[in-house]
Amino acid sequence: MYSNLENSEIGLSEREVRLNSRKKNRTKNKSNLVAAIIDDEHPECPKPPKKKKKMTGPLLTKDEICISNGVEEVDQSESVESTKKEDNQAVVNIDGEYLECPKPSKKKKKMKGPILTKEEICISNGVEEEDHSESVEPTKKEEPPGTGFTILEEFKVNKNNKVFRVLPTWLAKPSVISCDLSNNKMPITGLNGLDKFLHDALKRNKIEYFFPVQQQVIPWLLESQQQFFRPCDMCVSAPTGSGKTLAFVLPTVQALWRQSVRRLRCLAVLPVHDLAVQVYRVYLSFCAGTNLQVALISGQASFYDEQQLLVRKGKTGQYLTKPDIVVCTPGRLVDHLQRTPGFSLKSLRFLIIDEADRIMEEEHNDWLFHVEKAIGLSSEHLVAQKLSQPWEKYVQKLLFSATLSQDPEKLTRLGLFQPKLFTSVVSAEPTDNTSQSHHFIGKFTTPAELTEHFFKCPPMLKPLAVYYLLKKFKYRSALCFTNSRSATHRLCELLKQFGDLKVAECSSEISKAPRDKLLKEFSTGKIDLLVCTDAVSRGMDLGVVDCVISYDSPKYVKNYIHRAGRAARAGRPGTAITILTDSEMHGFHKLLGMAEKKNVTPLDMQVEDFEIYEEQFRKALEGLKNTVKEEIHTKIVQHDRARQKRGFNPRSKVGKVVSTKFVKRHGNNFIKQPSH
Ligand SMILES: Nc1ncnc2c1ncn2[C@@H]1O[C@H](COP(=O)(O)OP(=O)(O)OP(=O)(O)O)[C@@H](O)[C@H]1O
Repeated sequence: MYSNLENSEIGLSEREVRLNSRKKNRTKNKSNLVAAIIDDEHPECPKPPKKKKKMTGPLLTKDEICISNGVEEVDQSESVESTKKEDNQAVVNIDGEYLECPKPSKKKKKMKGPILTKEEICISNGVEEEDHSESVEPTKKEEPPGTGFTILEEFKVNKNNKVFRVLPTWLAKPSVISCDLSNNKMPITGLNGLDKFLHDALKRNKIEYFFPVQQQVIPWLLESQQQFFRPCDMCVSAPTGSGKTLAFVLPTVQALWRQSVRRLRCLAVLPVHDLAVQVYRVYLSFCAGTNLQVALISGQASFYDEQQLLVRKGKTGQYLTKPDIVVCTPGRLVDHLQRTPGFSLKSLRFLIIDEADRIMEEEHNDWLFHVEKAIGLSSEHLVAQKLSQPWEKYVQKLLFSATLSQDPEKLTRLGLFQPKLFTSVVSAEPTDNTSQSHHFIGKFTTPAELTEHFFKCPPMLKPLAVYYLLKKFKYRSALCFTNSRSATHRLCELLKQFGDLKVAECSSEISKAPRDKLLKEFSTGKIDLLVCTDAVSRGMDLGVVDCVISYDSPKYVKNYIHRAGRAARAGRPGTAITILTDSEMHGFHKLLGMAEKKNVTPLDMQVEDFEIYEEQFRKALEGLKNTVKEEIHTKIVQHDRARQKRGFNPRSKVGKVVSTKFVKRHGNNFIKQPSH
């Protein structure tokens, strides 16, 4: 009535008034429909008009009805055709007008609409994605109001319990090795099974006691060789300088020396030439007085010379193996397997992988694959071998490192046979009382005799800090690690300028022969300080080292462990000091956290203490400038000569441009201050 009055006032015709009122109703109903979509669980149903209107427009499709009831997705192909009123079904026309509102029924009624699939029901219940890790249990039937569909089952979602990582038994129950070398000694006469000539060799090398790793590993290996069945493989993770080399050299020599057959039966693989030389020397020393032949193939000699060491031709023309034991680097080994005729691993009994984590990380030329292929580790071979000579033909893999991965996934790649783990990385207390299983606390351990410190220092004063440390603590034999070859060179040149230290540098830039000479000089005490890169950090046994200084913070935790491990070897005391700038502090402590090391303490020293050497430092810096100039000049001359040899004129325009570029590149690198 009022609307009629209003409309008549503005002068509308009766037909226009009717249309307007219909429009208003439509908007009202649409807003109710939106409310219903927003609130999925409690669809707000618009109040039905008092009078039932006869439906004029086409019916809504099924999915439109579902949307109004909170169901977001349904099969588009199906439509609701029924014009009948259902108790639980909203009847709506195309304009969204509700012709009848559904009332929630108390009684369960037989479903008349199409049955929803499980997915559709899940969606309507708010479960958007099916989680496979969760179990779904059906519960009692329920019919949500206004759906128009009878839901047969409702789903209850139960969360599964958290899955904990379980280590394989051999990793969970290792044999524990003590890190304390000085308090866990055993006289060499106390270990049975070693022949007299080995005892003599030990005495010759001034070894009277066995260290913990040797006490455990040597008897286990000797025993494993006595068994009739296939010997188990072995993994050893023991601190740096704890005597791992002797732990594999003694039992392998003992196992091989009695048999006069000349075949390659032991292969020791090391990541780099320097380490291979070291192990080769130990084998030579302990094979003295036996018929055993040892060969080194690490790329130091020419390929032809190495071939002569490995094989010879017999009278009948067939190839014969010369050495019983070969110490090698992985790359060179693969070269010989592929290119040296007659070089065979078919008689191999021991495959020793020293610094195993490093070798496995680098995977030189997929060397293990080639070795296994050459050994013939396929299953048919194994069966054939077992039938012919049951115990002798199996290859026993022996892995050693101070930072051996105890990640089962990495270790499985090595195809170990029933491995036995010896490690020093375990907690004091077993995880449960019933079993002997150990909980791994940190990744790596350092020798008990090692004292570890860090020292905060401004970058420009770092070289002075190195000099001060040597003077204050009177270290006669120290190693100083940097992170790059150029930093090694700069620091070495600067420290030489102080004039009262015997300083030398060692990095991969120095070729093999001079490097061997240099390391020998350092081991015999002819050099006070050896500035070096991480090329010397792993496995190198450099005699008595009082202190290891990390001039640059180590990049990885393994670097830190191996650097520090050049000191405090064989039960001797030693110190490791890391010099840190403000910006390096955080990263370094993060590394220590990863290794769960809590024994690295700040060094009790002040930067102000360096003042006494300030004048000397200034002079050294001046001296460095002149050295740099001379070096750049020498480099340019060398470069020009090399160009001349190749037929270029160094004085030509092109030559000058190249020379300038060369100076920029090398000169700038060199002139940079020794600290960062
Ligand atoms: N029982 C022993 N008594 C005295 N010295 C020993 C004994 N065993 C080994 N050594 C000496 O200890 C030093 C370190 O030994 P080795 O190089 O085998 O250590 P490592 O455990 O392999 O260390 P890294 O992990 O750094 O390679 C060597 O100089 C070695 O001669």
